[in-house]
Amino acid sequence: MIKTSAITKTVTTSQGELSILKPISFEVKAGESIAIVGASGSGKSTLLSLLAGLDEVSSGNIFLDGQALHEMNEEQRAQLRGEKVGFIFQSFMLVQSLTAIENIMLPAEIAGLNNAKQLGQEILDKVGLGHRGDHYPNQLSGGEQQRVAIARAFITKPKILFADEPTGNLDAANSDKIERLLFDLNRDSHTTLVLVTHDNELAKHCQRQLLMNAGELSEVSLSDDNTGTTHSAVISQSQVG
Ligand SMILES: Nc1ncnc2c1ncn2[C@@H]1O[C@H](COP(=O)(O)OP(=O)(O)OP(=O)(O)O)[C@@H](O)[C@H]1O
Repeated sequence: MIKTSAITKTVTTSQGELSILKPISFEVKAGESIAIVGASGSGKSTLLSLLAGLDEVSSGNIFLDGQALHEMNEEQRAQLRGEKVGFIFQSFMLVQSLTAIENIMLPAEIAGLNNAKQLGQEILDKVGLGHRGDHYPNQLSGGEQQRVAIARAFITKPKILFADEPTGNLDAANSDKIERLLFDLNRDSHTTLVLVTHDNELAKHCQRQLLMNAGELSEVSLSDDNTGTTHSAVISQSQVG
């Protein structure tokens, strides 16, 4: 489903070349749920953007559902994203000139679904904002905007859902609600989940945890009590794939 081989990301800054990701190789099976955890600034969001085809690798290969993402141009990546990928951004990225329901309907309309409005209302109800559909993003709180962004990513039941801190702005009750929705989607639609999160509870519900540390990725071996404190195989540095 997702296979990377020695992917790196380097950016040019005023101080010179900055290596954000060391060579990273790993695989995610179809239908798996993965949490990427690690300190702020370690490279989690950068990795997620590369996997979702929102950014280009500096070197290495990424195959998404068997398709060579690293060989595609932006237009081809956008098409692949539209067909298979849902993305929940840390900063929501809602279209400010559209209402909540219009934001949510957008991917369904692009995908050509003719019942976008009905689907949009159903998913808005599920995230607890059924009565706020005609509100614009600037009329919603941070947590409400996050739930709209989540609903937008859910509407097409994507094959792969990437989420950057999906519960980052939510209170405990809403975090629970979103966690249930994420894992319902994973179970019912067989959607692969790749979540970047500082939320321990959410990470513990995932089948696997990967730890990002200064641009290197390692697999967390989950102990019986699921505390995930030991690190097993190092999967950076081209050892896999
Ligand atoms: N375009 C860029 N130019 C310069 N530095 C960058 C760029 N993109 C990312 N970085 C740096 O790369 C590092 C990793 O960033 P990234 O956003 O991936 O971290 P993160 O683990 O997701 O952090 P957080 O948990 O705080 O969201 C950071 O030090 C960031 O400042």
